[in-house]
Amino acid sequence: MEGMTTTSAVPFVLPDAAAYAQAVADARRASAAYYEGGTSTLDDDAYDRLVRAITVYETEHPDEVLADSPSGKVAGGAVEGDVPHTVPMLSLDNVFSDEEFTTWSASLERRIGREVASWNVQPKLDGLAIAARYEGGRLARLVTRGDGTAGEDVSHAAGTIEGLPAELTEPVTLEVRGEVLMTTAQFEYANEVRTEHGGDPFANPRNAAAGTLRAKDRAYTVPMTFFGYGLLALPGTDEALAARLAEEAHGALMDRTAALGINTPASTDVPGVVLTSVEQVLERVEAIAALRADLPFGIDGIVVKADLAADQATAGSGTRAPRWAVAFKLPAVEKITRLLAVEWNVGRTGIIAPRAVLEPVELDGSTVTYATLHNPADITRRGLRLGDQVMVYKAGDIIPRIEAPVAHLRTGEEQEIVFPAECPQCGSGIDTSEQRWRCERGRNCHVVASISYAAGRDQLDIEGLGQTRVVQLVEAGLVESLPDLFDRLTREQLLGLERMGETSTDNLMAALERAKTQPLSRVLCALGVRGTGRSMSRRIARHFATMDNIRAADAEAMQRVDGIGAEKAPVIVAELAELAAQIDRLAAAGLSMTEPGATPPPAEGTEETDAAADAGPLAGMKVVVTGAMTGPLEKLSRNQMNELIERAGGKSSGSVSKNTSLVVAGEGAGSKRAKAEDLGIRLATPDEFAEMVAGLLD
Ligand SMILES: NC(=O)c1ccc[n+]([C@@H]2O[C@H](COP(=O)([O-])OP(=O)(O)OC[C@H]3O[C@@H](n4cnc5c(N)ncnc54)[C@H](O)[C@@H]3O)[C@@H](O)[C@H]2O)c1
Ligand SMILES: [Zn+2]
Repeated sequence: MEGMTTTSAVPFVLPDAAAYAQAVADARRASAAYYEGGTSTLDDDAYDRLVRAITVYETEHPDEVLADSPSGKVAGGAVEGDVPHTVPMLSLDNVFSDEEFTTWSASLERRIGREVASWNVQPKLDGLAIAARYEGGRLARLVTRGDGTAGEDVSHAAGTIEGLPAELTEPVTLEVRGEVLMTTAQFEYANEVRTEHGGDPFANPRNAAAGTLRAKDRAYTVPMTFFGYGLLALPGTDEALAARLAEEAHGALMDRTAALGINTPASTDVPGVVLTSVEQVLERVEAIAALRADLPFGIDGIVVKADLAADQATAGSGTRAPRWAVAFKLPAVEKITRLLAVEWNVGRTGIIAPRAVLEPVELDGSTVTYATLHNPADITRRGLRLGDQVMVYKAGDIIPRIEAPVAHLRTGEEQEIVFPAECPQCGSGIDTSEQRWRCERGRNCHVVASISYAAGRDQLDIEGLGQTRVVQLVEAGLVESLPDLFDRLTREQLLGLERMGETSTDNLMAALERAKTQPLSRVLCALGVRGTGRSMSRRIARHFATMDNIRAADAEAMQRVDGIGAEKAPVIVAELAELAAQIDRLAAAGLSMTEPGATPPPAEGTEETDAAADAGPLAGMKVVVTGAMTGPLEKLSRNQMNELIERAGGKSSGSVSKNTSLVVAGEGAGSKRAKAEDLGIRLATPDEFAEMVAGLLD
């Protein structure tokens, strides 16, 4: 268990024997739940930290080790069984880094007294181990791993596991070992069926597989999937075959398994491969890790095995794990956190999409605060409530998603999630006839919202043009876009509207007239250019001084504006080009296209002297932020951090490379921090960074 030391961010220490005993009891309870019914109260990361603390305590107090301690045991010693295994079904030791793997492989080679001739590298499937016994080619018995020496009979599940046929392609007697799991699609289906039958949803696919495998006499069946990774003889196995199974390399056994009609990783994008050097193994590990987020099933690592039977035999096995194989663990992509709120956002076409607001949680190198919820039916299907502890999944660049609530962690304080009764953007009715809800105004919803925004206090500040009035104008077909207010809408039209008398009409006409005197920064802001808000609009207007200059700017020129980086600049330029017709009309209608007091930047060709972009404490630096920000930066979102970097003259970036100048690593920083250390890139804590940019923090 030495390897466990590197993944977990926050280690904890057990102060005394009572705390140790409590930890052992907690781990045992979690473990039993984890393997048996899928109702553990801990996510894997939390469980691993607990076991690590237990191990540390036991190393320091060897005479206090409790008999039911999970350390050194298959399944933490928490499960049992009554069907003996012919050969023990073991767990795997872990490594967490290239260095640890290299050390491990060297120690294996020392142990066997020769180089490992070839390695077999496979995905570590995130389900549970099962042994399938075939007699004369027919599936006779299914047994769980149990405590490693004996498992539980789960033959009732035969027929619900894809990839594990009732009959093999040959009438042989042997045992196939492998992983039973639920693919993402099977998991979704399982929870749908389960909640329909009044059950609580499973928190994640692994729990779902564990719970489903053991369940008997359910009113419904949900399919699972099997992947084989081992083939061995049984007492009744033909002698010649038994001899071959004992001699064949792992790769050959895998081919044989597939040829018998059993599903193996060979059917996936991450098939097992045989490689000859440690370098190749590490490359393959990285390649599989990179595919993780796109796989239709969960993996929690990569298993590396000595391929040759002779190497395996010489290495032998310990009580918990074989010595000839190891699990290269990948960072946790699932954690339990709290669902704080659900936001309803309206897209450009009027689609109303719910989004989960989460208590921030560090996952796969980034802080997750939002997760997709797709549509209201999705919320119902998952049985979510506000305040629920939820299992959140995030890997690579995918949008984080909620797997399901951890239902047995409910306190009773959870609240029903309230679905909006009217469009949260324009207040109109909602069309709920499809799975995806949509504002009855469709695309017009966006018109209402964008015109209301333009009329707002911080933009054109048009008194008397609140949301209700805008809805009225849009519904009457009088206004379709912002310029219509200024060059199309007439006094007569206004007078013709309900609840519009002479006075309010005149007041609104006067307010529209006043709006024309608002400075360029307000006009720009009113246009609602994506990626710009009030302060950015002000900065752009100040920098360029006139609308003509702004429109003439290409992405490079746009980047000279304080706070606009390489990512944002082209978006703004493209948006402005899209708005060209509207801007022309606004200018023609007499809206102000200059910023009072601003001087335009020097003409093209003259020496670039934009002080703001060239100077600044981070001038010329490429900065990456990872982990949780604390101290003065605590309230800043990742986006605000990036804006801060750009304001300080630097460039923000999402990934660490040799071109990175600085990595700001907060608490829980994971792979990015490690990479920075590898590459020898300068690191700063959030506090150190706050000091560097102190002048720019308000
Ligand atoms: N959340 C909890 O409460 C809780 C409780 C107990 C354990 N756990 C988690 O379970 C893990 C330990 O579980 P474990 O003892 O089952 O070991 P493990 O999952 O770390 O590794 C051993 C298992 O890997 C599986 N495996 C997948 N693909 C394989 C392949 N290609 N070749 C060989 N084996 C493959 C087998 O089932 C094997 O038994 C820990 O990471 C821990 O976080 C969590
Ligand atoms: Zn709407």
